[in-house]
Amino acid sequence: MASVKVAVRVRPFNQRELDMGAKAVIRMDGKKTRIVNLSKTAGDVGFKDFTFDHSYWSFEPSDPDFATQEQVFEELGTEVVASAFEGYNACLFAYGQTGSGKTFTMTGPPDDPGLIPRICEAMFGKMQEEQEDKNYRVDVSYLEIYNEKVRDLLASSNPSGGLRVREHPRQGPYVSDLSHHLVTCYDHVAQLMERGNRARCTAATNMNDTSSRSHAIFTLTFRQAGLGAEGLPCETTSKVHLVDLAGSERADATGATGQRLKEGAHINKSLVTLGSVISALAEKRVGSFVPYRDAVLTWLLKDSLGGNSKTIMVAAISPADCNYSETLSTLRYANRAKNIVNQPTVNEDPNVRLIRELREEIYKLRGLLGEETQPKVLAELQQKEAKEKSLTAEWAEKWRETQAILREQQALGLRKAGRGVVLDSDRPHLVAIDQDDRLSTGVTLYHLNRNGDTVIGAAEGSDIVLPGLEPHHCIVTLKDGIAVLTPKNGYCSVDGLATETSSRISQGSLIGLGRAHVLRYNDPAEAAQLRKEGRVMSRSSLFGGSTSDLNLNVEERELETERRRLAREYEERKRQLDEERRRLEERQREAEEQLRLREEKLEEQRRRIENKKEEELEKVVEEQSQLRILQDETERRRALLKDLMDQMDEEQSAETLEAIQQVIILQREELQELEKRVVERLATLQERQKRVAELDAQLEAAREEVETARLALKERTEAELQAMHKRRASLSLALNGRGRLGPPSSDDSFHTATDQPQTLWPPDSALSDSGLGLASPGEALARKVAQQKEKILTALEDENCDKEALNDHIAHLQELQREQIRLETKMNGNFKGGPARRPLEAEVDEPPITVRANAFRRHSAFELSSPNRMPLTPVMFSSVTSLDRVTPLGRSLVYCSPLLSPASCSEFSS
Ligand SMILES: Nc1ncnc2c1ncn2[C@@H]1O[C@H](COP(=O)(O)OP(=O)(O)OP(=O)(O)O)[C@@H](O)[C@H]1O
Repeated sequence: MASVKVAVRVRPFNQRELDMGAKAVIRMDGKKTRIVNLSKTAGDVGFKDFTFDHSYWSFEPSDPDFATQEQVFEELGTEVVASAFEGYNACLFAYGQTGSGKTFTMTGPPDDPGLIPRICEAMFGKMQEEQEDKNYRVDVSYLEIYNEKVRDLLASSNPSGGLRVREHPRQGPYVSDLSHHLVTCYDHVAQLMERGNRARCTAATNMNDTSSRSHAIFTLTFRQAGLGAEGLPCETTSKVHLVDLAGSERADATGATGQRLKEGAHINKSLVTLGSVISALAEKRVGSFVPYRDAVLTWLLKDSLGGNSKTIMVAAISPADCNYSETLSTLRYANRAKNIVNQPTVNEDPNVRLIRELREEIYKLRGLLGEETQPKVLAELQQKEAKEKSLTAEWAEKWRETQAILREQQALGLRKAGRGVVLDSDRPHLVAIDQDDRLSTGVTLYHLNRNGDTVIGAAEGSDIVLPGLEPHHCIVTLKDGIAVLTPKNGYCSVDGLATETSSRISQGSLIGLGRAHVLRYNDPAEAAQLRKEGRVMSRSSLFGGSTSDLNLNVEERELETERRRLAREYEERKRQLDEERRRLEERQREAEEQLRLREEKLEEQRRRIENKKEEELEKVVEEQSQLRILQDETERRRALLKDLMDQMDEEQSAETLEAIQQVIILQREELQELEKRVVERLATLQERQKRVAELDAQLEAAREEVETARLALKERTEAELQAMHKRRASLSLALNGRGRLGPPSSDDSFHTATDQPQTLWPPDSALSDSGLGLASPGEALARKVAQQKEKILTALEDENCDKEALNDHIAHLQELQREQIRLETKMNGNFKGGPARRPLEAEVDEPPITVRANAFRRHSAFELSSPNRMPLTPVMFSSVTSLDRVTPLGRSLVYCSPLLSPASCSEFSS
């Protein structure tokens, strides 16, 4: 039993009262509120005194007894909080004439909040402190009663006739279809409060610029559960009503007419009924009728007035003499309310109460048992113990479920986005898209079980029960962040495509179940990752991305996802390399252009030198012929001189001798002259030859210079190409190391020579045999060659080897090897100015070598080499027809390259 607590609060003069020069008629002294008796007749005392639980003097802020919002909360609000935590219902309502300060006390301005915000904040603070031991669930509803109709202040729309009030046999009156909002923190409550206050009906009256024209009931439903001492379960649910009533008023004082007058009539009807209820309850007449149902307000507050609630009434009054009669009426009202006695009880969960009572009985029975065993008591004890145990287990299970639901609900969040409200969750979930039911307005969000299966079907007990589906329609498995849909007995589709096998679903996937249900899969972690990577997936891209996926099993899907990721990575790397290759080609083009100019200059220079040399050579030839003439003449003169000398020896006549001597002297002089000229000519010739040699040297130097420039360019190009090949190889290696990779695009060529657009790594050879791995074309071809050889060897081992097939194998091997040589030649002779290309045509056109004899059984190998050719991989086969020297002896084994010319083939016998 607990009486309704009553507090009176007087506000400061308002502007209107100040303007009127109003006089204060209220005094307060401790718990006593005194009103100057303005209607006193002879013999009346000067004051009418009322005593309440609290009298709050909020008239003059400078007064030392001034009651602040804080003080009012400390004395009233904390009691409400305590009642809720103890498991009691609580009600705090403000009553008073319009403009007397009810809203100020209950809600207050933002900078000086009133009781409702302070109570809510305190409740969440306390929950935070005690969270270790207990679990809490709080939901909020906010309604107003306007013109006797109930409106949901937190709903986007309300039915025109208002919401209906009903009465539950045990739980009492309630408003059907009123929205309840789960709240997890004070901020959330504050948002809802603000939203509701904005929706509340207010209007300006003579008494108050923003007069509340409705009764507002803000309700917190507070549920707490936990294990108490000795593992005793405890679970309570409290309802906390915080009520701001519309002002009681006189039509003449408020100046109300028309709509306001009608409002006033309804408001007064509610308040008159409230007064009647209070009077009836206060008089405590047994069996007297309490007219709760005469007004919606009293009906809804039935429990708070004389029922199961700890109730506090705050009577707000004006201090001014002009409001004397209203204030006196309020004080009388409040005074009567003091007499209402409620019967608050702890709202314990019925099962928990039963468990507690059973434990008490068990305790008593154990005491009764004493020393002697009394079979009847023992049987009763055992029965009660078993019941208590099963009830406790049942409750614990329910409690665990409740905790899970709470956690789930806490994962949910509502936030405003412009005019929209976003319902979000931080856990993977499915959102129902109700296509068939055009009247459905809510959004249903289903959380998936963490790291496990979520069964969807029509059967009771399924995790998600959806009507119209097969009993066990499908399962969604969530493991390590990957969700997989596995159809069981019903039709399932993912992104519009039917699936009968397990299919991975990812952020945004649309899941169709049966005919009517469509659910969208959301994975906040995956979505966040995609956002981080800057990948915006349109519905079509999601659709396109998963079309082929649907036929794959889970493992293949994972591989497919990995393959796509690697393919993207590969494409990116390839793009970078192509870019680099383009830059390299550009540089190469520039270098070639410079080289060409340099070559032209040098060529010009060489031509000039060569012309000079030609001229010099002509002169040398001229010189040489002149020299030869001189030398001939010199020889002739010498011979003549010798003849003359011989004649002188034979001649006796002095005269003739003298004449001969003179001729000889003359001839000698001429000979000397000739010899001198020969020497000079020889010197000139040597000079000219030296000049020619110099010109030759210059020519050689010019040639070398051009060659060096060409070589440098070639070397640099080759080095860059090598580096790029390495990078390319490392690219393919890296990708292979990480898993399978999809086929590169068909333009996956890679060459550096600007004037030779050959495809060095043709796309088909860049693929491994599986078509998934990525290897260099050379590697892929070598592998094919090795495989083909192996095939031939295996065929040869077979006694019943099919000759035709063997010939085909060999022919294919030859083809592969030709391809290998072509490829290697391309790679070696890829650059302009590089090594000369080999005359492949002759090799390619060689007649194919075929097996003529029967299969042979023993094989060994020796190396083949050809001086003119690149090293060749020896190919084994038994006998050949095109090579005469390779004899098809029964046990002869010959290794030979089919690309070698017959003359280059060797013969080997074992
Ligand atoms: N304790 C107080 N201290 C300072 N100002 C107050 C106090 N109480 C009320 N007021 C002021 O008085 C005016 C009227 O108060 P309020 O709106 O709370 O009245 P009300 O009783 O809710 O009126 P109505 O029934 O018309 O809604 C407001 O401007 C408010 O700020």
